[in-house]
Amino acid sequence: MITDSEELDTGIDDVIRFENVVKRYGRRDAPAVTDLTFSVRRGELVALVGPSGCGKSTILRMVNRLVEPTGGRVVVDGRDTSHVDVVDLRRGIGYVIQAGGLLPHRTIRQNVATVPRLLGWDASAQQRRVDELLDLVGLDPATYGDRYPAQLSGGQQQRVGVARALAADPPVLLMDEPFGAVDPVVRDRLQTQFRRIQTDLRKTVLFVTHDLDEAVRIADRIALFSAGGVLEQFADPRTLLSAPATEFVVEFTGSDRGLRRLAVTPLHVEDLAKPLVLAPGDGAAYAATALDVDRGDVAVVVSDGRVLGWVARGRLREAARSRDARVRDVVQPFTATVSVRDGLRGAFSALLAQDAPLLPVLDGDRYVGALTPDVVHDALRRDVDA
Ligand SMILES: Nc1ncnc2c1ncn2[C@@H]1O[C@H](COP(=O)(O)OP(=O)(O)OP(=O)(O)O)[C@@H](O)[C@H]1O
Repeated sequence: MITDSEELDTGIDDVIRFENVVKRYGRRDAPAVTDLTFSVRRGELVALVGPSGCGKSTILRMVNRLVEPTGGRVVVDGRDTSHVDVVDLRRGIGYVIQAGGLLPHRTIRQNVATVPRLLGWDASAQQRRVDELLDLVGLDPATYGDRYPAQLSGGQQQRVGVARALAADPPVLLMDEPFGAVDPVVRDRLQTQFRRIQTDLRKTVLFVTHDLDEAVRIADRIALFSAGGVLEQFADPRTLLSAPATEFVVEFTGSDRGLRRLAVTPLHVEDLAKPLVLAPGDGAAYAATALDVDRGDVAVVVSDGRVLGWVARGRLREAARSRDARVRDVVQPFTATVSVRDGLRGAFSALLAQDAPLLPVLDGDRYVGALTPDVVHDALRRDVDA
């Protein structure tokens, strides 16, 4: 154990800090990690991203001393880890690996209780904690608690792995490709679920992934590495995608950068299109003329602030041949709506999935404007220029 006098002065809220860290596995080997300096703030989720072999796992494993640095130092919670007893250090650090890393001959309950048992918790406290954690990760303790890992799906095992890492409530969580071994649909669900858990628990998380989209979805900041553990850029997802710092980042984030940015670009009411708004009782002839004056192809039909649907110029013109025709006779319902709180990605895919050339955007249930391909384009451009 170290004494208080050895406590190091950290940046105010840095929980994990790498200072000029170097790792060489063999004396003559090229460094797996080269002069790495970066830090993770309390409650932050940082994703370590980069191509295979660039040193991500090595970096992660230096935090809990599964790997020892060759040079520099790793500071956790103000303490140089090389001065801290390894058992003490690991007690405060949960570790999740691919495919859950569960012990095959122990039940789910026993797996989750591993650390509390080592810490000497009494049986009823262990039991309570296990139930609470299985609930947290969405597995019914009565159904799954007494099964063995092989009797669970890959995604379920993964969730047990997360529950086990959280069992002793460690302030820091290390996750090494935790969702790597499951199919994309399950992966998507696990990411969403983990993000929700993280919003509640606010652990300090270092998360290794080679999947940039996963990092963009779940990380507060992304550290992007090239071979030899060289840190190319450390930034929030939007900045990484809109202002890549090096040629390597440009290449790694690839030509899909624009699409990826959709996931992190918010909708702004002031950017929305304002097509002509008609009432259901408006006459078709009047509406057709108004649309001509507006130079639009479609209008949105709104009644008392609620969207009823849309009308296209062609249908209005046709309907206008009959003197009594009203807008309500030709209105077509939207098959989807978007909330102002949605990100552009969800909004854009909803736009692509329906027939209308625009999508109504709602604040609560009130219509506030429309999403069109031009709006998406302008929002992305603004993000680049910002
Ligand atoms: N125990 C070891 N002994 C020798 N070399 C090692 C050892 N572990 C890793 N390396 C080497 O260090 C480099 C970084 O490996 P590391 O596993 O940290 O990369 P990674 O980015 O996590 O890769 P991946 O995404 O493929 O898991 C690689 O060149 C690897 O071959």
